[in-house]
Formats: sequence, structure tokens, C-alpha cells
Amino acid sequence: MGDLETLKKEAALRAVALVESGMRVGLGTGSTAKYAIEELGRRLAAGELRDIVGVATSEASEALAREVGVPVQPLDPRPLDLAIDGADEIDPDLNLIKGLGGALLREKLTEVQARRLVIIADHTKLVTRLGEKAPLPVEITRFGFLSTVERLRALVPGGRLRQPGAQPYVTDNGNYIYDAQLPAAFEPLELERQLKGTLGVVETGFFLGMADVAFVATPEGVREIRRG
Ligand SMILES: O=C[C@H](O)[C@H](O)[C@H](O)COP(=O)(O)O
Repeated sequence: MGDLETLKKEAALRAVALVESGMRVGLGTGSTAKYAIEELGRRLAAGELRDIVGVATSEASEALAREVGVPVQPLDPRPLDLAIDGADEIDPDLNLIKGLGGALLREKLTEVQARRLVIIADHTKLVTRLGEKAPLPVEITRFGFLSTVERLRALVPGGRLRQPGAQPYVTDNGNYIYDAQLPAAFEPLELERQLKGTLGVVETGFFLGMADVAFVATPEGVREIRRG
């Protein structure tokens, strides 16, 4: 396992240690959340946990959860005790960019219902301002996407439709993603408001004021960052 993979797993184990029997747990998406789902499965199999219900934030996480023996139920209006997920960027106030793995809409729908959102990451995800390293993924409808991209370019000039091959990337919800390059200076809440008010935009990868704690693994150990 490469160094970063070891760190991601360390962060994931710290988060799963917070899970108690009987909890309803939001299952994140991505290469870090994968370790958390596997650890949940291991602890259930070992009898260290019981009666856990997972609510998955992507088809991939649902498939993994079933594979490792974590029971999964669809999202319903009941609160989740805890949600555990990775992030693409984490700023000093625990505001996040998420969605490079394309799961931002289901993640936000699920995690907004969590009593505690626990973020797990390696130290490369820490930034001093959002947009420093990663683009902001914006999920947009397929219908009229070229027009939506034009509107988004007028708002955030840098950016492009996510297109890994000949065809655009398609989310679990059948939508496309526009990856916006954020400017050096902007006000996240105001930009979120403008993006959400743009016709054709379904959701953005800004997770502002949602995370309660982050376990960030560094070569010197796991840092616990709490929202102030
Ligand atoms: O859509 C994907 C999610 O927001 C992930 O949580 C995020 O991309 C981080 O993924 P990873 O742990 O693979 O870096």
C-alpha cells in the first residue's frame, strides 16, 4: 500500500471508531470513504458492531457496502447518526470542496441529514482557501447543458465540462459535471448562492458549514480538526 493509501486508511479507522451499534450511518464515496466502508464491514463481521444501517451516497459505495456485509437502506427523512466521507479540499474553517468523484449531489442530500459529518482525508487535501488545488464540481442537467456551461462561464470564467473520453462524464443521477476553476478571491457563500441560482445547475460541490470534524492523516499522525 502506498504512503497516501496508508494515511487515508488511518483517517478512516479513526472515523469508524465513532460508530456505535444501532447507528444509521451515511456512507461516503471515493478512495478514502472506501476504507471506512470496509472497516465497518470488518467490525460487523467481527461482532464488534451490530444493527448498523448504511445509507450510501453512490451506486459504487452501495455495491461495496453490500459486498463487505454492511446492510444498506435508501435515504429517507429520518436523521442519520453519523456520516463519514472524504473531501477534495478542506479549508481551515472546515468548509469543503467535494465531488471530484462525481457523487456530490447524493453526498449533500445524505450528509445534510447527518447529526455529525465526519470528514476523512490525507494531508494533501488541506488548503488555505477553497479552489487552491481542485476545481469546484457543479452538477448540471444534461438537457441544455451547452447553454448552462455558457451561463457558468459567465459567472466563473475558468472551467469546463468534465469529459474523460469521447463523451461527457455522467453522474449516478444522469447529469453532467462542470468543473469550475475558482478565482483567487471570492466569497464562498455568495458564489454558492449565484451558482445555485443559475438555470440548469442542480447542485455544487461546496459543502459549507456542514462538516463537524475532520480526521486528516499526516506522516506525523492523524490531526483532528473541529469546526470552531
Ligand atoms: O464525489 C466524490 C466525493 O466527494 C469524494 O469524497 C471526494 O472526491 C474525495 O475522494 P477521495 O477520497 O478519493 O480523494
